Amino acid sequence: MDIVSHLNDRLLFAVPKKGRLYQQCVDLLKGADIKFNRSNRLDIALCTNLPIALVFLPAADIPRFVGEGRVSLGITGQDQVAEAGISVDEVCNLGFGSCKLQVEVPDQGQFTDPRQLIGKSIVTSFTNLATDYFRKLEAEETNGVGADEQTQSSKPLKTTIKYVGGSVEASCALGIADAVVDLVESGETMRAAGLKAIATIFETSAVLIASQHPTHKDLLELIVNRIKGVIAAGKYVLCNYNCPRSKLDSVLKITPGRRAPTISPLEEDDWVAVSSMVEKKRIAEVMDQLRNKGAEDILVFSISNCRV
Ligand SMILES: Nc1ncnc2c1ncn2[C@@H]1O[C@H](COP(=O)(O)OP(=O)(O)OP(=O)(O)O)[C@@H](O)[C@H]1O
Ligand SMILES: O=P(O)(O)OC[C@H]1O[C@H](OP(=O)(O)OP(=O)(O)O)[C@H](O)[C@@H]1O
Repeated sequence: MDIVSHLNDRLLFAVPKKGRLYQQCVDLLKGADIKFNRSNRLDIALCTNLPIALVFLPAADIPRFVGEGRVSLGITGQDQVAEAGISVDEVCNLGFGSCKLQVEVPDQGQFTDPRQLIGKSIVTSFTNLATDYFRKLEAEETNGVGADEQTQSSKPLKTTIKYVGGSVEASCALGIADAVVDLVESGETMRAAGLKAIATIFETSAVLIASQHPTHKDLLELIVNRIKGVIAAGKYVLCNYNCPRSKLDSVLKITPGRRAPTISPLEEDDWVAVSSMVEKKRIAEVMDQLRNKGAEDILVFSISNCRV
């Protein structure tokens, strides 16, 4: 099939083609019932149940395609959006791909403060964010905190910022950098390379982004709602319990719900059943508190999908 001629009538949705965000994106699409068959080596896949075409692109390029082209939706990291410096709408945080962009130096070396790196060589895949960071640092060193950024941006940077596309952490050992600016999640890669973090430049998670001039607006809204539903379903559980009406005020403070809890009368006089969405990460603590305040028969159900 000539895929390209089938693209005109479809909403284009950009997804990372590999790397840290890939598998969670595929799972998210599955949860949103966006079905597709991806042929070997082809970076475009037509959805089989909706007029969408998925375009598989490097995470770093997705902000540009969404911000400037015909691609209406995309998934990438907030770090990539900030680095690209392109205007897109950040629709929702997807709750995965969380890590920090940090300044890393050799752990046995002389550097302990990022200001000591002014005038040195820094290697990174995030040259724009690193340049902004060191420009601000240099301005503060010269003029004190809160220095006029506009005046400073016209001055040449004393610190040298060099680009590499991957394996950034090898740069110090290989003699091309005094320090690196790289992403850190567990810190394992950094430690294995004999580095330590001395400053955080940016905190990031994966986000759903939309073009400011999207096509297929109704379909876009449908996809966004489905994706928000999958995210909410993963984040919340449904907590049901019974309690005497006299204790309702105090238990409802523990489970106020996303909007409001559902309260139904029980056959037994002065007892009610409460049903409420609770954040999954808080559920054990919530169950303990409910029990202490007089709730009984506390049951927790996972939510397989929802619309919020
Ligand atoms: N260790 C990590 N933990 C969580 N999220 C990460 C991690 N590393 C990167 N990310 C997120 O994933 C995005 C893509 O990074 P990744 O390193 O996977 O990119 P890539 O260069 O496209 O893939 P690869 O490294 O396989 O070549 C980053 O911009 C960041 O938002
Ligand atoms: O703190 P950690 O949990 O060890 O994760 C951090 C590593 O993950 C990312 O790289 P990735 O492995 O995706 O490959 P890359 O270096 O080729 O970008 C990042 O660039 C770090 O190197």
